[in-house]
Amino acid sequence: MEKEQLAVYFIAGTPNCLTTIEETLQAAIDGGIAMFQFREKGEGALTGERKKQIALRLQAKCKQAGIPFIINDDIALAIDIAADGVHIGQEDEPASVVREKIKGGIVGVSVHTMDEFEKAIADGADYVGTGPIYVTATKTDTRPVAGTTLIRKMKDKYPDFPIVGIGGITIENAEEVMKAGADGVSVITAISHAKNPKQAASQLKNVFSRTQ
Ligand SMILES: Cc1ncc(COP(=O)(O)OP(=O)(O)O)c(N)n1
Ligand SMILES: Cc1ncsc1CCOP(=O)(O)O
Ligand SMILES: [Mg+2]
Repeated sequence: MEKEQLAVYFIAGTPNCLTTIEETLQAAIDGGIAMFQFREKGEGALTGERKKQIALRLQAKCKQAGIPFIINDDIALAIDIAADGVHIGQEDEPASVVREKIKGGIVGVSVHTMDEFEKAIADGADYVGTGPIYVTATKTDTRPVAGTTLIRKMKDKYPDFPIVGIGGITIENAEEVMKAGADGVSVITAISHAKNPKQAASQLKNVFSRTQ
């Protein structure tokens, strides 16, 4: 994968969206997101066949837009529908095992320490996501708010390894995350709850462009 694909990395599931997830994703694509993660979690989340059917529709939109379609946690679904990749955390299947299963696809891993970061690289991760950088209401079972210190440390030691920040990132604070060395920002609420999701995606893209 290219680092540029992390610039504005939108994540959503049906429970996060104010209108339909298809409409929200289309607006985000029109605004310029470079990657999408289907994260179907939380109250009212779809499972089984209904989850798969939505995944297929979102995958088709991403394909048409030429952006990677990543699935959160559900490795079996990712393999079933030939998604472009998966994102896993420290509590999910081990990255080394997922790397084998996903073959040439994208594997993203959540990390919270330098040790987890170096292990993710050794296990064959293509990028890491780190956070929560700021306070978030979207995920309750997170590690403590971390700020941008770890991003700086990771970039100092591995300047070329793709890193994205996540958690509580907004149009207002995205610049701080980019300036710390992140290759992009990963957001749920900043786009999915925006009055105008297309504009929100476009503004995040502008923050990325002006910090390069
Ligand atoms: C890009 C990105 N970074 C981090 C996460 C969080 O993954 P995880 O810790 O496994 O938590 P869940 O998202 O599965 O609740 C992510 N999804 N994406
Ligand atoms: C999935 C995840 N992992 C760490 S924080 C978070 C939630 C990010 O959502 P938001 O952008 O709404 O804060
Ligand atoms: Mg996970």
